Amino acid sequence: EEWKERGAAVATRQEVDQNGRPVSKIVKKGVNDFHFGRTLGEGSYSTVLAATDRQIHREYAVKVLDKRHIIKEKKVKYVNIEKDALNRLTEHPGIVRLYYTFQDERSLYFVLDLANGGELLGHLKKMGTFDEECTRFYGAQILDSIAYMHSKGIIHRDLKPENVLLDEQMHTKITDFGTAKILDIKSAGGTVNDGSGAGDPLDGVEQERAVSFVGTAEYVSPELLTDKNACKASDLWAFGCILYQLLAGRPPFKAGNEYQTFQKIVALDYHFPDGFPSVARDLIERLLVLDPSKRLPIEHIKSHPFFEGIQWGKSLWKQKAPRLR
Ligand SMILES: Nc1ncnc2c1ncn2[C@@H]1O[C@H](COP(=O)(O)OP(=O)(O)OP(=O)(O)O)[C@@H](O)[C@H]1O
Ligand SMILES: O=C(O)[C@@H]1CCC(=O)N(CCc2ccc(Cl)cc2)[C@H]1c1ccccc1Cl
Repeated sequence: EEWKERGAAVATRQEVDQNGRPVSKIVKKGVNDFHFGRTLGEGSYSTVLAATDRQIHREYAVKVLDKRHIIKEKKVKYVNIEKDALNRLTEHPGIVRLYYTFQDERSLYFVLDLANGGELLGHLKKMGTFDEECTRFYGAQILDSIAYMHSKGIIHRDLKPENVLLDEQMHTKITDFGTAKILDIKSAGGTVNDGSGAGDPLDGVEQERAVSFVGTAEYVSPELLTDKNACKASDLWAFGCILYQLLAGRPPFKAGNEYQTFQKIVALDYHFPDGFPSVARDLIERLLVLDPSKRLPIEHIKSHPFFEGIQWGKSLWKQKAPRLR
């Protein structure tokens, strides 16, 4: 009930103009426009609540950030990066959409798509491992979303099953863009330029490099550990780790502590369990490559035999998710 006492605030509604550039339309949305419900989860600096828009009776996930805590923990720039990244990623079903942001004296509010199917990590833990059909479907949805992010000049930098949420239809919604890298306009380009330099020779080079952030140990790419630079291909390394983990039930690089995990990554010290499907193994071996420019580019991943039968594009997001087995 305490949410009620907060005043309404000016909110910006994120839309894109006729040239596809994100524009913030000023709409009067505030705390009092929503009825807050159950807590969906807690982050280090946030609480995520289910909330219903009183006018249109639509349910959202509202991420509430405590200003004092963010300032104390020096996380203000992450708040701005999350907002700016999400404002550029408004046209893809596989990415949690940001509808409004508003604030009151104590908190910041992000009104987001509600993904109430939980985290992919939770489903994987429950199943142990996914079969090939499920891995193919979820891998394809995640890859399609990565391709879109990269085409908008966004590197996620912390892709992992925990950050892949599921919606009502058990389709994926990637979240957690606070640690993303937003490349400048020139590198974003319209085509899917995955920065591996597979396109024109200068692709990998002209890319602006990200600095000084390391993701989650098990999914960190070797280039982030050796020369502190992330590029779009760093997300493809994490994608390879996720595919491995869906089929094997554990990530490829995992040791007793973070330092030992890092040692395994830079030494490419991992093995496939007996019986690991060979077509998937071939794809993963072309993603878990130390040199980012030698990782399979997105368009080649899409045409790899492992994804045979996948209809890329809109139909991938219209079809029924396979029952988890
Ligand atoms: N759009 C959403 N729909 C449903 N649940 C969500 C949504 N966004 C986040 N959650 C859940 O709320 C919890 C907190 O998410 P949040 O992104 O605020 O923090 P986090 O990124 O998980 O934690 P940290 O900030 O420490 O990285 C998570 O368990 C997540 O599963
Ligand atoms: O960038 C914006 O859209 C506005 C601009 C005006 C404004 O004051 N804010 C909040 C800035 C801010 C960021 C972090 C803290 Cl801890 C406090 C204030 C921004 C904001 C409002 C609501 C939610 C997020 C943000 Cl960054």
